[in-house]
Amino acid sequence: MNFVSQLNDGNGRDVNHYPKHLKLYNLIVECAVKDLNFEERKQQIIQHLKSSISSLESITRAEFYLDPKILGSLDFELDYIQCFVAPLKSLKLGSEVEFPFNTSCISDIKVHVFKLSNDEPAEECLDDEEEDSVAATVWTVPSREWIYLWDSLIYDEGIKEKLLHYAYVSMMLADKRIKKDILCVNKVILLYGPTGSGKTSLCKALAQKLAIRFSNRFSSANLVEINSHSLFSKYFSESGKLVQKMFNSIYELAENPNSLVMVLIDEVESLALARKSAANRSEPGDSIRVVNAMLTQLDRIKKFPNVLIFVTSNMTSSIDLAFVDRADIKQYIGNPKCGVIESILESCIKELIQKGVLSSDRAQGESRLRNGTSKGELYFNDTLKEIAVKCEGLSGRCLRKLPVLALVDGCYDEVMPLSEFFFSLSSVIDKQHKVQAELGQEFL
Ligand SMILES: Nc1ncnc2c1ncn2[C@@H]1O[C@H](COP(=O)(O)OP(=O)(O)OP(=O)(O)O)[C@@H](O)[C@H]1O
Repeated sequence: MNFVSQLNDGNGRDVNHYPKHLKLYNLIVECAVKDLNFEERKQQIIQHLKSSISSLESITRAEFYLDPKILGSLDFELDYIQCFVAPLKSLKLGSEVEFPFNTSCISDIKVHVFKLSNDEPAEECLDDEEEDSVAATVWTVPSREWIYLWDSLIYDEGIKEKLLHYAYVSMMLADKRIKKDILCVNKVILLYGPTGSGKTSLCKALAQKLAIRFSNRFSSANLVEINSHSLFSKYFSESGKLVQKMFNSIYELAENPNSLVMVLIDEVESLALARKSAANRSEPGDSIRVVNAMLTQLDRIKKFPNVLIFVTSNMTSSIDLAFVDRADIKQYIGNPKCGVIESILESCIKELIQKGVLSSDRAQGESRLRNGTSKGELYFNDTLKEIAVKCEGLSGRCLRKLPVLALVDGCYDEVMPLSEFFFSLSSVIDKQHKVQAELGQEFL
């Protein structure tokens, strides 16, 4: 019996009696299965995965998709299985881990087994006759569409994990019915920062992760994305009622205690701006009614222990203070810095190479330098660094578009050589900065 299986005997574990020099880690396993009747077999699958993973000697990457073959014969159909190594008492996934990672350092294996939803998002309309009346989009999570979303978002170390941990802890406290008079947990997370920095995507990725990490607690999970703009009815006095109507459908979801409900209010400043401009015109009309109705409903809905609220804003100066006050966590999500830019561009280039759109001079069998790096790799790394410096000030959204523009500019109808691609990318970046300077904002 190896170290891990001893620790996972189901009797709880005390890490203190292990040698002090031994660094211990948690292994978090996310396993999507295809079986229809997986709920009945969940515990069996969890045990099977725990013992299969325990018997592995080492793990080769910090964050990885496990090859199901190394888990031996499985009597259930896998969609995918992904593992995360997290140092004990730290949120930094994989950062202190050396690879290949010896599984004898694992103190605990947490397995989350779930099924991916293939459902299309449902739209909640406020008015059957109005085209623009989609008030909310309801996603069933974890969704197949968002499998790669979490990994695709790259931020300075720790931001994603901090938010995930906060959301996890506040939901856990709410679930334990912690007294509100003693501990203040609002379950509202506010993300603010420039446009295109990935705030909306990050909320969706968090919803997906939470649905997975709470899959043992909640049998279903939804993300309700509210379209703030739709709440202003052309019939002034109607708007308060529209908000009420929309929240009624959220209550219906939240009334099921086994369902996790996450609500996303995107670009909340549109509500606040409306309230401010109405106040300036001394017109206590529709907009004030909408915001007040929204705040009242938010306060009611967050009392449900199974509800979590995300709010995003592009303009810090215009966020209604009432929303800011309600948020426990206010996280700035800015434009990426050099290291992150490199990672984002590298992920785009890798995808293009893998799909045969770009030729990889990087991997070509040129002579190797003393440190084992090939000249191709050295050229790739150095050029990427130079390009990343040029990209400072651009948003994540813009960065993910630049490679496409570079392909268009490059005018290649066949496989484009990497060197040509870099050349084209560099000139596209110059153009982008010029456009931004002219328009005073980002338009790509
Ligand atoms: N840090 C990042 N890492 C990787 N991709 C990013 C990053 N930031 C933005 N992106 C890309 O930009 C896209 C758009 O981001 P998103 O719409 O979530 O931004 P936003 O901040 O909500 O923008 P807006 O305020 O204009 O709605 C994302 O789908 C993602 O592909």
